[in-house]
Formats: sequence, C-alpha cells, structure tokens
Amino acid sequence: MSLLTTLGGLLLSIQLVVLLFKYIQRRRWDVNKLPSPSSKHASWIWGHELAIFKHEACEMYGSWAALLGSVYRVQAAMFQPDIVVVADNAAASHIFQNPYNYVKAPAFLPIVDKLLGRGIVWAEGDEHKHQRRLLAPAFTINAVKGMADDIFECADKLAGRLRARVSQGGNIQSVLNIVPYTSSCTLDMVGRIAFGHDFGAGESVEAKEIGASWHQDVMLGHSFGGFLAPIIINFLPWIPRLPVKALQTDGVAKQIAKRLAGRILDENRVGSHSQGRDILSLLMEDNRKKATGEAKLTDEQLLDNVSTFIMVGHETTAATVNFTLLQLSRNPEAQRKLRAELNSTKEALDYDSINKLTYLDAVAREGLRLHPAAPRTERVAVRDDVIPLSAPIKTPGGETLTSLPVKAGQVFHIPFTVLNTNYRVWGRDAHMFKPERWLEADGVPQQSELPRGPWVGVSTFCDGPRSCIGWRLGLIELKVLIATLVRNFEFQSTDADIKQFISPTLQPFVGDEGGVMPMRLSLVPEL
Ligand code: HEM
Repeated sequence: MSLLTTLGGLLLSIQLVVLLFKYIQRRRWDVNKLPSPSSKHASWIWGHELAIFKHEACEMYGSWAALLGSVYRVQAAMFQPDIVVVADNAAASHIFQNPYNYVKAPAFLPIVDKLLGRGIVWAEGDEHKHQRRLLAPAFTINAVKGMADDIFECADKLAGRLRARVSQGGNIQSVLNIVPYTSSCTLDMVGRIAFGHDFGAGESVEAKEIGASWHQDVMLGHSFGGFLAPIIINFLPWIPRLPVKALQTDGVAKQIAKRLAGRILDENRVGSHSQGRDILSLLMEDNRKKATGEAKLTDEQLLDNVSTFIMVGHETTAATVNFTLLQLSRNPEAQRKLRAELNSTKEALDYDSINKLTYLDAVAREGLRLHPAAPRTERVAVRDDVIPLSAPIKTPGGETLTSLPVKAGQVFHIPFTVLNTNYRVWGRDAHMFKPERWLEADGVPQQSELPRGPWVGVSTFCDGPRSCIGWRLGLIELKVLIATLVRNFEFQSTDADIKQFISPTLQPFVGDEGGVMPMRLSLVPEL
C-alpha cells in the first residue's frame, strides 16, 4: 500500500470521527427549529442539494421560500449539517455587513489561490481589508469615468463585427449564438481596463485560451462531476492540498496574467513602461509615489488581482448583457421604448449622457434584478451570533422567532435571485421583466424594504465590505453594450428552449450545451 493511500485512509477516518462528534453537537442548535422542505425533494446521500443543482438557477430556493418563508433550512449532502437558506433582507444584510464573522468556505481557498491567485477574492480578514483599501481608488466614479472611452470603443467594435456577420451574403437578419460575441467583448474591455491589453475580439491566442478553458468550466459545472466536486471538498477539505498535478496547476487566467502583466511589471521596474490609464498602471504609479514602509501591494498581489479582475470581471457582465437582451427580445414593447429613448439623442453617447437615460437605467435594473450573474453565494459563521430578521419566522413547532441564534460553523446559502424576486417584497409580478416599475410612483417598495447593496434596490452586487468592487464598471459596461446593440439591431427570440443554470456563473443552456443563447438579429437602418 502506498504512503499516499495509508495517509488518505487515516485522514478519512479522522474526518469521519470529527463529523460524528459535530453531528451529535449540532442536533441541539436553534436552526433545527426552522422549517424545511419536504423530504421527497431530498435523497439520503445528497440531501436537498441535488434538487437545487438539477433545477434552474435558484428555482428551488424560490419555490421553497414561497412555501416556507424567507429563512429555512435544507438538508446538506453527505451527512453534513443542515444549511440555512437566507432570503430575508435584514438577515442577508447582517451577514454581509460582518464579512469577517461570516466568511467564504475556507475549504475552497486553495482552489481560488490556484485559479486566480491570492488577490482580493481569495483574501480574508485583515489581508482583505488591506487589499480592498489599496484597490478601491481604481474603482471610484472618476476612475470608472476615465475607463468609458475604452468601453464605448469595444462596444462599437462588437456592433461592427455583428453587422458584418448579420449582413453576410446580403442578408439583413440572421440567427446567431450571442454568447461568444458578448463574452469576447467584455474580455476586451476588462483587458484594456485592467492592464492596457488588447485581447483582439476573441482572436488573440490568450483570448482563445481563456475562452476554451471557460467553456470547459461551464460544461463541467453543469455535469454530475461539477455537482460532486464542491461536496467532496467540503467533506474532505484537505483534498485541494494533495500533491496532484491537476490540483496544483495554475488556472489559465493566472498563467496569462503572469505572462502578460508580468512583462509590464518587469518593464516598470527598469523604467521603460509608459504609464497608461489602466488599473495596473494606476496601482504601479500609486506604489511608486508611496514612501518606503507605507502599505503597498506587492508585485505578486498586483498580478493576482489582474487575473482576478480578468475572470470575475468579464463573464459576469457578459451574462447580464445576454439575459437582458433575451428579456428585450421577449418584450418587444420594452425594446421599442428603449430604442426610441436611445434615438431621441442624435449625438454619440458618452459617460454623462448615457447615465441620464432613464429607460435604459430601468432596463439595466430589471436585467440585474432578474438575472444576477452570481445567482447565490455561500457563507460560514466563524463565531456564535444572533441574526436579525425583517419579519418573524413561525416555526413548525409553533414558536415565533424574531431573530435567529446561530452557532460557529453554520453554513448559509444566500440566493440573490430570490432576494430580488421575493413576492412579499416586490408583489405578484415580481418575476416579470417590467422596466416601468422603476419609473412609476410606488412602482417599487420603499428603499427600506428592498434588498441592500451598493446599487440601491437590487442585491445583485452583494452588500457590505465584500460587495462587488467593480459594480460601477459592470454597470456602465452593461448600459453601453445594451445601448450600442439596441441602437444597431432588433432582437427577436427564437423557439430555442433556453434555460439558466449556475455553471459556475449564470449561464444559458440549450439542452446539455452551455454558453448557448440563439437570437435573431435584424439590422436597424443607420440613423
Ligand atoms: C454585472 C456585473 C457584475 C456582477 C453581477 C458582479 C457580482 C459580484 C458579486 C455578487 C460579488 C460578491 C461575491 C461573493 O462574495 O460571493 C462580487 C465580488 C467581486 N467583484 Fe463583481 N460583479 C460584476 C462585475 C465585476 C467587474 C466588472 C469587476 C472588476 C473588473 C468585478 C470585481 C469583483 C471583485 C474583485 C469582487 C470581490 C470583492 C471582495 O471580495 O472584496 N465585478 N461581484
């Protein structure tokens, strides 16, 4: 028997004893009083998690919230303690406002390290505070305004590529999969903005590598293996540390950031790099100005954050654009109104003028509300706490809970999609795409009743000190892309049955194929 097998067996036995001990301890926790969905949706080994995985993004969380209320518990896979699902605004906000008491699952940190590096997404506690403080100046209103020219230019290039594709052979309309187009465009945007690199509209070697590896992730994420992997890692948290090549190889984005942005850092060190307006240049310049001994990001942290921005900054925005276009294709009246607003101004749009367009703003809000690119997140309590609630919970035992006492180690699932579509907050038409709700008096509830986050009214960018640092950038990219595309094309849905799954971010699927959203595009005559 090899040393590795013996070691594995030993670790597994210790793990089982620890789990048994924890199971006995947890039977007395208050969260056990919470309502739980019927066991007909659960299996003895996978708990409710398989049903959640098999259905569309957050579908089961939503159905159970309608039945059981905004806070309930589900059975976890592989005999782990029950998970608390939080779709209550006050409870979610409390968790997000205390990110160092409610952390991301520690078992996944080695994987984030391998895929993206030790940047802001990986960091916890003081290390996170430090990185966030140093990175924040790159995402202020003024900084994002300075990125607008690159964003408009990339969107115009995409419109040009699509025009050429649609009008091939003298046509004026064509059915195409919109996903690779939007995805390569947001990669171009983030490449320029993060480190002044042009990914060449999906044609450069690096863009192809990122695209291929992402497609693999999308297909794996929706397979049974993709369901199993995080469960096994939760159960056996030492697995990512095993000396196995596949587990220890850097992710593609990290390799590319090291290769391309690493060159820039080298040039900067010898003084031959000309400073640009991109985030890496701004941070290098900031580092240069600082006195010796003052807090700075190391070269390693700069590179790890470039790879982080590349990965978390491009597919999220592309997914939001895709699903907002899908909604517009299914709501021709909303699309017509938006085009009329866009055409009411004859001049080319810029950062200030695009932000004055009220119908576009309402369309962006509905796209973000109904289709959060990261539909849910997960947190683990590191200490005992009492969580406040927006509304009391009636337990199946007849007790009324006005707050929820939790113990260290409790796992939470927080589905942004359900926070954004809770009919108790948004009303009976909560699931409808209705931009007008943001423009009519009393169209949406008071701000105090809405989910909290950096962009008022939607939870899509999370909340608190770990909310999306790039939300202003994501939002302006979304608005510019929707405006440019709707000015140039009419979007019509096809009869393809498009489903949305979490894989690893929100992805359109047709049958078993991920990253597919067929759409009919017709040229709008140039003004
Ligand atoms: C519509 C587009 C976007 C959406 C919906 C979105 C959503 C989110 C969400 C939900 C989180 C919190 C995840 C969690 O803690 O579980 C997050 C974090 C983050 N986002 Fe975004 N994001 C978008 C665009 C961007 C862009 C364009 C960038 C930057 C280039 C970016 C950079 C980040 C970073 C660095 C974090 C981690 C922040 C921290 O831990 O302090 N995001 N985003």
